[in-house]
Amino acid sequence: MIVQTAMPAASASLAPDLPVIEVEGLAKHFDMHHLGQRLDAFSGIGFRIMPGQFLLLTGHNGAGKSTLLRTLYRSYLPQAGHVWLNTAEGRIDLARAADVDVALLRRREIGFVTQFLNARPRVPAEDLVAEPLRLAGRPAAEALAVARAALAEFGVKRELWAAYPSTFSGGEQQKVNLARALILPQRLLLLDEPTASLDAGARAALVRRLAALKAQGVAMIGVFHHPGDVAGLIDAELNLDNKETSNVAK
Ligand SMILES: Nc1ncnc2c1ncn2[C@@H]1O[C@H](COP(=O)(O)OP(=O)(O)OP(=O)(O)O)[C@@H](O)[C@H]1O
Repeated sequence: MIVQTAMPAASASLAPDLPVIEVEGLAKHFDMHHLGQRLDAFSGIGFRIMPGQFLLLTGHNGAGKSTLLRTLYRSYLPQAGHVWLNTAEGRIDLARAADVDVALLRRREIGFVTQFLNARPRVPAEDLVAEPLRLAGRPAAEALAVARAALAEFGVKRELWAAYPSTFSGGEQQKVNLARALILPQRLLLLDEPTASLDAGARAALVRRLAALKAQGVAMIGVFHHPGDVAGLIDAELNLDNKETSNVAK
């Protein structure tokens, strides 16, 4: 059973025929000054994703998959191209947006899910998970109840809910991370190998949660070590080895 812990999707306010994201001619390289070299991570990337669509990124090790996700999240600035995002405030080019706008968009419109938890000293797991809801204005008691349901959904044992995640196992930390990252649906979700060290139960819970978000119109771009985990959700694949996008038959 999917525990309905989420607020309505941010994309509810967007016209369904507008793409969530349109990427044009995106290029990123790294200058390795100490070596006097330049490393091209990717160039000439273009695609568009509609509400509720799931794009799988594939390619060999070092093809640029994680770098592309980080560039879409604006952790990296691209050297060329556009990342048009249709938001509640209108169409914004993330490749050129001011840092302050990027910070706001990350709070309201774009989620980034990795396998790594940013555990903070003396912050219990349940508070860490509830925080995005509290910041979005949900009453504290309600946010806590939703956070506990999410922790249960991902299989974090009850004894750990009020404990500090810095002492948790790798898999337990990852489960707390997923519960937090997915508690507040955003218009666009970037997923960087979120299933890496999860047990079977948590992998299944994640897939159920992603399916529910997709049904609410959340667009997703993801890298998965085992794409079979999310096979039923994938609409298209972008292979960074040849930069070709192909639709996936259902
Ligand atoms: N901060 C950085 N500085 C310099 N080079 C970097 C940086 N980040 C990534 N790279 C390089 O960019 C290339 C793409 O890396 P990236 O991590 O995006 O690949 P990937 O497709 O995600 O690989 P994998 O499948 O192994 O996770 C690699 O050659 C990597 O060494």
